Amino acid sequence: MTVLVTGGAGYIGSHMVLALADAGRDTLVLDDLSTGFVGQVPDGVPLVRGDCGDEALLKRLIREFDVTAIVHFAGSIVVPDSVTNPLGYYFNNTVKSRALIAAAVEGGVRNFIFSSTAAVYGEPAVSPISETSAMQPISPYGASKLMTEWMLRDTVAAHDIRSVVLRYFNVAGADPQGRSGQSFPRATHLIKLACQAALGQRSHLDVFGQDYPTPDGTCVRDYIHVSDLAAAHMLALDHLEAGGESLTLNCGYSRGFSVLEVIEAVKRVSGVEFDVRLAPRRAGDPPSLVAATDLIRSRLGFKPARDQLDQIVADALRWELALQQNAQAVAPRKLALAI
Ligand SMILES: NC(=O)c1ccc[n+]([C@@H]2O[C@H](COP(=O)([O-])OP(=O)(O)OC[C@H]3O[C@@H](n4cnc5c(N)ncnc54)[C@H](O)[C@@H]3O)[C@@H](O)[C@H]2O)c1
Ligand SMILES: O=c1ccn([C@@H]2O[C@H](COP(=O)(O)OP(=O)(O)O[C@H]3O[C@H](CO)[C@@H](O)[C@H](O)[C@H]3O)[C@@H](O)[C@H]2O)c(=O)[nH]1
Repeated sequence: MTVLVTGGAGYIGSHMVLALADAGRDTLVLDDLSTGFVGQVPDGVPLVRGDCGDEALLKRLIREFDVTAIVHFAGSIVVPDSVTNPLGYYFNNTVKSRALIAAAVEGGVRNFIFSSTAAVYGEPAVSPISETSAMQPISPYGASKLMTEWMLRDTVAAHDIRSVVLRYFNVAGADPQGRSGQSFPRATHLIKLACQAALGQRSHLDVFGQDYPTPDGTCVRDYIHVSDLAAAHMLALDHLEAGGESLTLNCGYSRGFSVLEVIEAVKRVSGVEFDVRLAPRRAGDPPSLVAATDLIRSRLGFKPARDQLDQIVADALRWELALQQNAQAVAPRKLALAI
């Protein structure tokens, strides 16, 4: 009974792998390491470097490891990049997910959990956003994920497989025990970038747009702690393994913070005043995304454990500091080699 985690060397996937390891579950990670890191996968958990769209590899792994559940995190995640490279996003997120779903059906895997996103809703008219809100993505990223949701829905209707689709709002923070965090150096997430500015790794932070129809003119997002999100996945897995029906659920806390409020929190928690500059809007950004979360609470019994913004920021800051200290520790050796 192995759980296959695609993208398990990445930010969110690695926190799920930690949760599975903590629960004593047999786990296998499949990751192409395009944005993930070997070091994010805990010791003792096998990691296969490969593509989640490689159907032959998937069939072999499902058979050899007796895979009974798949948690599918692998994908491309940067909203503005999807605007400039739509075909790349449809390929990595949609076409390859089709191969993975096909291999799951053929290999007799009954339980499938999929990382979807608030970006499937586009610019919703009503807030907070419920799961039944209209789905009108405004970015190729959101559309690429919505198409995968549709493939899963139709596959569940036709075959002996059930799924939980989790629509994450904005994921942030790091493992409270300091075992993982957002490590990709070119990550574009607001809280990570603000932490880097607080630690002096960037000269300033840009605020993308101040003329949105929100209370302070900057975009509002529902930030969820990555450890709470991993816990939600464990509940989803328990639900499926107990024979529960297929579900589509928002993952957030039902409260939003503006870009300026997040920046204030990072300044408050770090005690550092960093330079903030006003910049034009970024392509593909909806003004406000806040989740209605009644469904995940009632269907899975989800209870947040780390939902304070300052807590999320403190964990993110600790992780960023650890990355900085590690980089400084290896820098002299690199220099010696260069000489
Ligand atoms: N970070 C967020 O706020 C957020 C919000 C909503 C949804 N999501 C979704 O959650 C999932 C994980 O996101 P993340 O923030 O951990 O990003 P990430 O980039 O850290 O993780 C993605 C992982 O997938 C791997 N990968 C990418 N393409 C692959 C492929 N074709 N085959 C095998 N491995 C591949 C990468 O190497 C990486 O380890 C993504 O599907 C993303 O769309 C993230
Ligand atoms: O330097 C920065 C970085 C971000 N922002 C703004 O901060 C907000 C949040 O941006 P970011 O942290 O990049 O997240 P999103 O673009 O909202 O997307 C995240 O959240 C989505 C769900 O809401 C997921 O689907 C995506 O994968 C994930 O990257 C947006 O309004 C950005 O314009 C800034 O103003 N300055």
